[in-house]
Amino acid sequence: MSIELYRDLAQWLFDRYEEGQPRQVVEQLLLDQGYSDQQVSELTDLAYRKTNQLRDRLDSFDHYAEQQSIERRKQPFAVCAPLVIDPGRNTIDADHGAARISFRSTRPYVVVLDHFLTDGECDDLIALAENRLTRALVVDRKTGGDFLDDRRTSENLILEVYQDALCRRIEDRIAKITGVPVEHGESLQIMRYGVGAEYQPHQDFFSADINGEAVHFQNGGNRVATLVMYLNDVESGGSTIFPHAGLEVFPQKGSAVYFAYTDEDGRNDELAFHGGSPVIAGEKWIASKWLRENPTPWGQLGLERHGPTAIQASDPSGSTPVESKPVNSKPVNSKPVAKKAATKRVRKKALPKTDKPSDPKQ
Ligand SMILES: O=C(O)CCC(=O)C(=O)O
Ligand SMILES: [Fe+2]
Repeated sequence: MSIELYRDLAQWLFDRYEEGQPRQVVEQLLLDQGYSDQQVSELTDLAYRKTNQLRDRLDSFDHYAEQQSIERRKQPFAVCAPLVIDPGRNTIDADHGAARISFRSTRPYVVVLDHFLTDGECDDLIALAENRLTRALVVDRKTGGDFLDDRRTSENLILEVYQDALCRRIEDRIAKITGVPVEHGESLQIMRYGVGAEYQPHQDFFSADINGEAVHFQNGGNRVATLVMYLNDVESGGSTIFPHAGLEVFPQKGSAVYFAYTDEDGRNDELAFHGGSPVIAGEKWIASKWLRENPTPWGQLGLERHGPTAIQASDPSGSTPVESKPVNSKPVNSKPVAKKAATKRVRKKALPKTDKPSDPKQ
């Protein structure tokens, strides 16, 4: 054949044939598209005289596409922000002692860490936020702004990166344990859920297909991982749920759940769909941190205002000195504060392509 028969062309020819279009009409359409007389004759021959051959070509195209898709699905989902875990140990050393790994799953990539915070740190974070909480907001999928939504009924306070010694200590710890530099973080957020309050299942990453979410890429790219730290024991309810994976993590004072949802090829993991289930009795306090691909305005601002980080993010052993959509803390339309050479440990190849979150995201 004097022309490469690519899939769309083969399908187009076959569809015209199936519609019962006269050969001359199809010939004219092809000529109008700029095909030569010889090409038109070969193509229409295939459709009208060798239709079985055309069918076979389409079948092989379909088979190839199916194989490709199976291969893609088989590829391991390697998260771009895995924790720095020494395979020989059940603990991760940090400034406050050791956090203990009590659960780990690879898809979704979830790690539960006990003793991530000390009791005193939990109490201090609660004290910092008490009386200063306002109703938590979610991202408007159209505009990228924030609004009140019944799907997220907690109250929150958004802190500033490194705003005081407590935050600095915890943010440095997060950087050290996750391997994601402080600059890549959004601000810590303290949240309180009263009885009945919940955060219905959602994805934390932003979708490139949704205008109001894609606008947030300008603040350090997409989110790649989340750390939720539990600040108190909840009497009943208030678990963090991963409904697509059938996982449920129960709050325990000082423990944390880390989940990463972007792989090295920029895919987002739909299994990371998660939420905070309603509190049935008591109250639930958490501190959460969203981590991004690149330095964020919040991270950079914190370092500018409150001094540089001492964490060398490339130190996986953690033994030597280390450096780590609160949309309503605003920088959506602001420029990053300073261009610093961030030490990146977030491994990624491309901006995540996203699935379709149908969810209330903040
Ligand atoms: O409350 C929880 O357990 C989950 C919180 C959450 O989904 C988030 O902060 O992104
Ligand atoms: Fe979330």
